[in-house]
Amino acid sequence: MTDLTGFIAGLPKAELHVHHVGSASPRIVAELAARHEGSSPVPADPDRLAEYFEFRDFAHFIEVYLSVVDLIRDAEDVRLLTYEIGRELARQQVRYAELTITPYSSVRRGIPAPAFCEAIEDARTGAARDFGVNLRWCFDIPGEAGLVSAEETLRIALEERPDGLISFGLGGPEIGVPRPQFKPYFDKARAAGLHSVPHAGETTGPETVWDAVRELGAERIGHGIAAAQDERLMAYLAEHGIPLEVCPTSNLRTRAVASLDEHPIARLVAAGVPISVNSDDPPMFGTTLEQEYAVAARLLGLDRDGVTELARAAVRHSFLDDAGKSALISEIDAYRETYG
Ligand SMILES: O=c1[nH]cnc2c1ncn2[C@@H]1O[C@H](CO)[C@@H](O)[C@H]1O
Repeated sequence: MTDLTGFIAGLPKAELHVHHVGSASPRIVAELAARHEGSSPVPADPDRLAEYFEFRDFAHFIEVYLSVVDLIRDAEDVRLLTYEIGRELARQQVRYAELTITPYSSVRRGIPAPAFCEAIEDARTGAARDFGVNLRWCFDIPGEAGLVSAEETLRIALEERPDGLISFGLGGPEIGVPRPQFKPYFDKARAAGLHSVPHAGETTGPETVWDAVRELGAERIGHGIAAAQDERLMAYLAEHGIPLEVCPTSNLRTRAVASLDEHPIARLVAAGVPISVNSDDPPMFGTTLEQEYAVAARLLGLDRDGVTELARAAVRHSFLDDAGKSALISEIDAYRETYG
């Protein structure tokens, strides 16, 4: 372990872009796959699972992602998955996380919305009690499932309104899924007090990020790396303080970028765009939040002070209340000081 890796491991962190099912550990995936053997293409064996998680392109990634979603068949699966995510986040010294959850996918597969929400809330309470991690939810529309899924995601968000819900998102593919069609759903979600955090500019160009900002009222953008192709857009994001949730290894593994050295993170930072560093679907991409901090440190040339500032930025960009933000930033500062 290098000195910086050790420093990152102990650094108190906030995670703003991590998907629910995409965080299922190989152990949980194997357990579920074994339980449903014969009816799922997902291998239970860890080596074969690692191979299964090699993606040809983004569309292939989504196909594999949905096959793992298929393993989650009842509310107990949802509770266990969510609680175990809390454990893993806490292990990495994550104190606060906004988890992107797609209730539509589970409800469509037969888990009733109230049972689904009860399961994630039960896990949230348990994870806070047992691991000291504070979890919040972003309910996202799975773009490939169209407007029906937008309608249903909004309905679940507003009717169930679980206590941990703070934001409304849009995930899945961007190609063939224009953002503006989702405007009415984002308008209603925002009017009900939910923050707007769509994905955009992960697999398509800067125009999609403009759409997310202009049409969906994005307060933060999932990925958004295509902004680096548009100086005006970078200036706009910088001026309006609209942060990007950057997930470097994800972009490599879905082949959105050809290599980490070609990742635009440094260009975004140089243009003054606010960013946080996140893990997206860590076991599927063979990464962790700690590893993403190490990758960002390398690409941005950061030392201990630099990674400390990354951790602070994630807290500032989060939807924690002011008292929560101050407390976590103080904890980060104290850690930096004691580490020397
Ligand atoms: O990197 C990502 N980009 C977009 N969607 C993603 C990503 N990782 C996981 N999902 C998830 O893919 C599902 C299908 O739309 C959604 O559940 C979304 O949350």
